[in-house]
Amino acid sequence: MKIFTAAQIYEADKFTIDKQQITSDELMERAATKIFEWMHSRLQGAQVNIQLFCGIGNNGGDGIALARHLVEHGYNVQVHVVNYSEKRSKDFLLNLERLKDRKIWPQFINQDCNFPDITPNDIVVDAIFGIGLNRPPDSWVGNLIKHINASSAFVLSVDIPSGLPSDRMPSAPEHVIASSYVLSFQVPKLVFFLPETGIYVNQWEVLDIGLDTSFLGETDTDYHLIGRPEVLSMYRPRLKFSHKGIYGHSVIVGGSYGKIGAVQLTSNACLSVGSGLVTALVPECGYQSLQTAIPELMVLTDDEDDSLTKIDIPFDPSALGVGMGMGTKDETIKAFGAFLKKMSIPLVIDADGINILAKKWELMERVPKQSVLTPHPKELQRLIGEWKDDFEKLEKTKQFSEKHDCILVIKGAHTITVYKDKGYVNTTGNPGMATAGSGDVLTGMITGLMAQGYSSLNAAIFGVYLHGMAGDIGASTSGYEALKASGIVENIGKAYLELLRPPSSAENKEEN
Ligand SMILES: NC(=O)C1=CN([C@@H]2O[C@H](COP(=O)(O)OP(=O)(O)OC[C@H]3O[C@@H](n4cnc5c(N)ncnc54)[C@H](OP(=O)(O)O)[C@@H]3O)[C@@H](O)[C@H]2O)[C@@H](O)CC1
Ligand SMILES: Nc1ncnc2c1ncn2[C@@H]1O[C@H](COP(=O)(O)OP(=O)(O)O)[C@@H](O)[C@H]1O
Ligand SMILES: [K+]
Repeated sequence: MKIFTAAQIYEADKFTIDKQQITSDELMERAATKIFEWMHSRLQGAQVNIQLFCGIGNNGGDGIALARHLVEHGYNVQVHVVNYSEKRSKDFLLNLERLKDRKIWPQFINQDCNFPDITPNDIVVDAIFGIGLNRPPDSWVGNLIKHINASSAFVLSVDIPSGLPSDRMPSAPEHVIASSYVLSFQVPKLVFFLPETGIYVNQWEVLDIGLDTSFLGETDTDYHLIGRPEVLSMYRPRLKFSHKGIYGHSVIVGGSYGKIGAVQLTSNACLSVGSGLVTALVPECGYQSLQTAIPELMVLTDDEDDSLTKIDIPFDPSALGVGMGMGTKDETIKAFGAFLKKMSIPLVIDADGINILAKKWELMERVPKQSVLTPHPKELQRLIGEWKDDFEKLEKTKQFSEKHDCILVIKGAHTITVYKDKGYVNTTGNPGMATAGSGDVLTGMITGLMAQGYSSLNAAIFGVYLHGMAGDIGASTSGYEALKASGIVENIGKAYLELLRPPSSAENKEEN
């Protein structure tokens, strides 16, 4: 699914109005009706107290139109207009008149008013600001937002949490609605997925308001949300008359004394994702444990016992993952530099591989084009330097990718794979995966996919998705706390099955 900017959403709006020959008011009515249906199907007429806080623009207009539908269906509704500007939108005014025609009189909240009481049992509809927010709210509006947040009521945000800009950080975090649920029109917003701005969004859902599909299909976006349909189209089926040679020979390079487990996890994941053959290259101290733990694995060893000093591979691998548990000793750095000089196929570089590159910048020039780097935030910082916020982090990552023609996988709750000016936002995974070794598993999966012929970019996007899915399946039986990296590996097969399971008719409808 594409992630549009606010400017693109406004364009889609205009295009739809022209093409479908409807008025902007009709589009607002569609939006409000969709929210009403969402609420009505859940509340089924329950007599809860619903307090709607509506701004004076189109987001507020949505809220006012929603209030009319709720009243018409017998709900217990109080409407507050947050009067932050004299410049009311045409469709807001139209809907205000319609509400008054039904003898509903909203309460106007101005700078000097007392705020209404909100009990924890109320439902708050947040329609104060939408994607039109272009400056920090006045402090009294900010205080109203604080008042709503302090209420412990369930807060349903229309389109986006009020006070959260769609393309930058809020200037005062406490002046942003902490939503319980966001109903976003037609498309999700990038801010839902970034660590610094996603905290205002507990859960979200997209409501289809019938924006023109050809416009949505043809408009190019910088970010894509990666779900099942996107990943399924990348899947490379296993052929009946195939043999292990077709699925590639992966090599996993890493490990040091006390950190051989990292290589074990990576190699295991690489095998489980379907690499035809896997060989690990480790210091001598890793030989015994790897051979015992993974009978399917072939093992090459360095002459040195506890760290890598030479990276020689006596055959041409199809794919190569390097760096986990490798350490950054001088001899290892030297060996890594010499190895990079010989390599021409794209690599997957993780952990200490990245740390070495950050220490020895000149080595970056030797990294083969189309390699995949999988940094966690600290490693990313070593690569691209400090950033002031998540938006700058993404921009700097894009520049790095462009400059070095590599793919960067920014790991986190919503891992974002960046290639040049595009970002692919993952939707699977859970906090149980914040555990030692889960990144090593991801490296093995991406390497194993590249060995099977996936392009570097597809291997990264597909691997990140499948890794998160395996973690989700693991957590569904172990819970978050007990999930271990090896539990993610154990569920890679089930993740494939889940991906390839024919969707139910309800899912089919959602995905189309
Ligand atoms: N296709 C879709 O998705 C559809 C979208 N729809 C809905 O429209 C919403 C966008 O509506 P919107 O453009 O009227 O902007 P909104 O957010 O209501 O703000 C109102 C105005 O406030 C102003 N302003 C800004 N910041 C301010 C501040 N800090 N303090 C004070 N004032 C401030 C600024 O005007 P300015 O004063 O800058 O001229 C701004 O224009 C969208 O989120 C969705 O809910 C649906 O109706 C139909 C289909
Ligand atoms: N809160 C979270 N939600 C979803 N996935 C997470 C979360 N925290 C971590 N992960 C995933 O777990 C992995 C952690 O990688 P990393 O930090 O490199 O671990 P390690 O170095 O221990 O192997 C990444 O793929 C990341 O996306
Ligand atoms: K809102």
